[in-house]
Amino acid sequence: MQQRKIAFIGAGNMTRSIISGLVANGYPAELIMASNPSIGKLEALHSDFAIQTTQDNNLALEFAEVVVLAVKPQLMEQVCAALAKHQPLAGKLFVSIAAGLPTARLQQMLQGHETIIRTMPNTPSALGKGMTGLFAEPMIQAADKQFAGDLMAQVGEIAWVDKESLIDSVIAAAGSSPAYFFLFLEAMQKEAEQQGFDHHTARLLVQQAMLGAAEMVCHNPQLELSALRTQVTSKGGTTAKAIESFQQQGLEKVVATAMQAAVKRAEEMANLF
Ligand SMILES: NC(=O)C1=CN([C@@H]2O[C@H](COP(=O)(O)OP(=O)(O)OC[C@H]3O[C@@H](n4cnc5c(N)ncnc54)[C@H](OP(=O)(O)O)[C@@H]3O)[C@@H](O)[C@H]2O)C=CC1
Ligand SMILES: O=C(O)[C@@H]1CCC=N1
Repeated sequence: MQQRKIAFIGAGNMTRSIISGLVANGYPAELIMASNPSIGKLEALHSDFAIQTTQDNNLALEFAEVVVLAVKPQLMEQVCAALAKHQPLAGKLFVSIAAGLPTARLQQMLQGHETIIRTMPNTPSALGKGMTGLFAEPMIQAADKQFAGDLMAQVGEIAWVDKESLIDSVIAAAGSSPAYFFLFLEAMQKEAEQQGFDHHTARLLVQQAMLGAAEMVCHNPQLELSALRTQVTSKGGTTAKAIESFQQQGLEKVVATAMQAAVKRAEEMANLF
């Protein structure tokens, strides 16, 4: 990928994931800076990845050709206002990873600066298994789009969307969804414990089943998910009874309603912050 100076504003979980991917793929550490109010995360980033760090967002801005906005949505307005006040932003590419904040709102927060690309990654990025959706307004230059895509591709797969509202659907399907899977596994672990396993063994049983199932999905792209399910479901057997129970209790509707709730919250956040 092209090399540009990147500053991360906010050095939390997502920033750490992306930086670890960048450095692991050979991006020069001296071209990366992270800014954060508390020192602990910065010290860890410096010692683990030899990147530059600062507690001063303005210094990070001065350093950067690309600014990754990685603070919580509710802090974004104050952080952007301070950046825009500090120095002219012209010539810098901004990449936001924040949920719920549309490009138009980010442009407003950055006092009219237009060169902004929205992305929506997820926490498996920390293992290089992330999924990131990206959106750019038509006026964004191809080189900037290429850079933002390459940046997020360091930590997993990417998918561009051509309608900004679809970023909220990326949140529902990929940004938030690791938590759905964890919830499902928590419930399975709990029931396995009820049925007699200790906590550790119950976790091993469900996590290994999940890992194997996830790999089967990824290694068989030609097979529909329903076909993989059918392979497990012997006629008149145990799986059929469990699946029937899920279906009778409306699993599909439960999932659809939860994903719609995630989209709705993202839409609300656009007005709240
Ligand atoms: N977690 C997830 O699964 C995903 C999160 N996102 C988005 O990523 C963004 C970051 O989330 P995540 O990494 O999980 O959150 P974290 O809370 O881990 O990181 C946010 C960081 O911002 C720092 N911060 C607070 N105030 C400032 C400031 N004024 N200037 C600079 N940094 C500041 C915090 O520092 P301190 O701790 O010292 O206060 C913290 O380290 C959010 O906008 C979220 O919507 C997107 C996709 C997935
Ligand atoms: O829960 C959230 O708002 C963020 C965005 C996607 C995952 N975590």
